[in-house]
Amino acid sequence: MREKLEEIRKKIDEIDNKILKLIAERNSLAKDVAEIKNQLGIPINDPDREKYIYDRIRKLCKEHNVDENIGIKIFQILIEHNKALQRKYLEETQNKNK
Ligand SMILES: C=C(O[C@@H]1C=C(C(=O)O)C=C[C@H]1O)C(=O)O
Repeated sequence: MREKLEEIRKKIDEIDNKILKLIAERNSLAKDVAEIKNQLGIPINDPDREKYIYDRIRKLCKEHNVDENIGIKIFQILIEHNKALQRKYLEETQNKNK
């Protein structure tokens, strides 16, 4: 029985690896988004886009039988972090240009 637990934990670890890689990939796009927004002169925060994402996440949670509250909380963290990364990138870029 202990062996079965270890086998399941190994599967969880493998899934966690994939999740982290996807988070890293998602975060890596913040720089590109920030650059384009800076060139367009538009704000980092885009409530309409966020509403679209949250509506989509709610739908995906239903489709995949995932608690919507969990799904939304996870994407709130990802989105807020992405905006922080954009702000950080823009600040660093502006400091370099001074
Ligand atoms: C990445 C963007 O910037 C912000 C971050 C978002 C995200 O992490 O998905 C979505 C909307 C914006 O508030 C974007 O505008 O697409």
